Amino acid sequence: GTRSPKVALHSTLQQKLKAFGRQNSCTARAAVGIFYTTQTGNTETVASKLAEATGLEASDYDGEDFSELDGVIAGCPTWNTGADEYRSGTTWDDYLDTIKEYDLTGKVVAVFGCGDSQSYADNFCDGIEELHNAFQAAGAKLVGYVDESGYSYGESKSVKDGKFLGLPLDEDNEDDQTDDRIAAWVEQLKGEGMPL
Ligand SMILES: Cc1cc2nc3c(=O)[nH]c(=O)nc-3n(C[C@H](O)[C@H](O)[C@H](O)COP(=O)(O)O)c2cc1C
Repeated sequence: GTRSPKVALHSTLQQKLKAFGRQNSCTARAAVGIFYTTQTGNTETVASKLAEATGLEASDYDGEDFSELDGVIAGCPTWNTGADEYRSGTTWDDYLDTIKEYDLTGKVVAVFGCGDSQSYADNFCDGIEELHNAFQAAGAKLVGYVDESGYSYGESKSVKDGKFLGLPLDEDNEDDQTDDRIAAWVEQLKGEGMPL
């Protein structure tokens, strides 16, 4: 009858409008995801604070491929003390090699981590560097490095040229500083191109 051509035209028009919307980023809000892993809840707690500060949602990482996102904020604890590889002791470790193979060119990524700067002073937040390097190998633009001067610790694999390669948080000893550290970091991320 006469109805089916109308429907076909209509859906073609809809597809064109959708494609147009995708091409014009000014009409579509950029998508940023916060992903964390945790053993005892600290990284989840700070991810929730980051979500509150950015208006985003925080998800427990479970192998997502980030293909639909413009930006990623990724957080891990450090449990495998002193380990060269698979330092977080959480789900990230199962996917680091997979993430390195992704093409995340054009995406902006920032890493945060939870650690204990007193009891594990010589491996403070070692997990940050490993997560950072996986996203860097995938071609992402890494932002959100933090000067080490605000922390007292011994050694960290996550410090290069005086900066942590992401935001270290210490819920065991310095949780009173977490809110301020997050607020400052979110402002820093905005200034460095994270589409928040
Ligand atoms: C057995 C054990 C090993 C740990 N190793 C480290 C470490 O190497 N570096 C570090 O910064 N923190 C280390 N921590 C501290 C945890 O990373 C810290 O408590 C963190 O907040 C835990 O995060 P989660 O609750 O999200 O798992 C360790 C803690 C335990 C109990």
